Amino acid sequence: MRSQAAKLKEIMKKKKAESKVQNFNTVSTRTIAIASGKGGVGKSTFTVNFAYNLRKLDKKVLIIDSDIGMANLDIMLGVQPNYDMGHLLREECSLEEAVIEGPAGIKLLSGITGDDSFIDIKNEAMKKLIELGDKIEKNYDYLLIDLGAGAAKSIVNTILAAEELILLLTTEPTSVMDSYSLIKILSKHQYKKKIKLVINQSQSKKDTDKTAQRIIKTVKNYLDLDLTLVGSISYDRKISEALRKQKPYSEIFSKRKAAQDFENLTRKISGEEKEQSSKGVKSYFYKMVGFFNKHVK
Ligand SMILES: Nc1ncnc2c1ncn2[C@@H]1O[C@H](COP(=O)(O)OP(=O)(O)OP(=O)(O)O)[C@@H](O)[C@H]1O
Repeated sequence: MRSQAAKLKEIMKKKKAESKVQNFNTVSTRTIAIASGKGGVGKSTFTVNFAYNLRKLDKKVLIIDSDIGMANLDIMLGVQPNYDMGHLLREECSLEEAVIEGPAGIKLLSGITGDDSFIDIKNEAMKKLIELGDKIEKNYDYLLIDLGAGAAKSIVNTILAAEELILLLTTEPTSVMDSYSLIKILSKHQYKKKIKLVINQSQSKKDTDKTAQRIIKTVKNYLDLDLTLVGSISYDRKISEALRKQKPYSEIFSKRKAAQDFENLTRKISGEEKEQSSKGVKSYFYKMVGFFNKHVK
């Protein structure tokens, strides 16, 4: 009898072959991981407001909250999920039940919570993961994955699997150092893609530019990787107020400077759509399945 891993490999091969015959002229789902070396720099704030501004551009957006143990997007969006991806993979709920709708039609799927979740994923669930990829591909323009801070294996694997990476940092030296450490780990895994840099909580253009140029140069010289500064988001204490109100800051403080920053960043990132390769979300799920598969062997 063939092993489950062999069967799974066959399913993945078949799915890949099927996807090759599809018309790739259409733009597929962009899969963007949102990471930071250090915690508390504003990943979730960025994710929510980026998603909100994408919705204003009429893009269909699904966020996966992968900040294991510290998931807080539901609070920020003022929604209460009853299920997470673990329930979905164990067939304890449907995709429709697991995905909940937040403000402006932003959709949220809570990631698997708990440290041992990787170990629990068996081959059947992997098949489900690929099916989930298919469904997401059909229904969304953007898949945003809000990661935890640091460089844990699950975080690195997710970044390696996603098509794009937005790295958030502040001008604080600890944030810059931790970002550099994360990029160094990625480079050890032969990561070659361009990394989009966003400087958050910016208080002066001079400091922001200096920080950006320094890390871009260091990463180029020592790790031979390309960081591109997409832009910065101004510091605004109203961001905390929006958090307390459980509403996207860009929705309730739309006239403020940082809201304009979010809008500009979103336009810039979404403007790159045509440059994107068309592998989309399926490639992300194939790779994630590959990582899980290695883990359970
Ligand atoms: N541009 C900003 N101006 C002022 N405060 C901000 C800004 N961005 C984020 N904050 C505040 O910083 C704090 C951390 O933000 P957030 O929770 O988004 O960070 P995070 O990187 O997702 O954190 P964690 O690593 O814990 O997941 C929050 O109190 C938030 O209101």
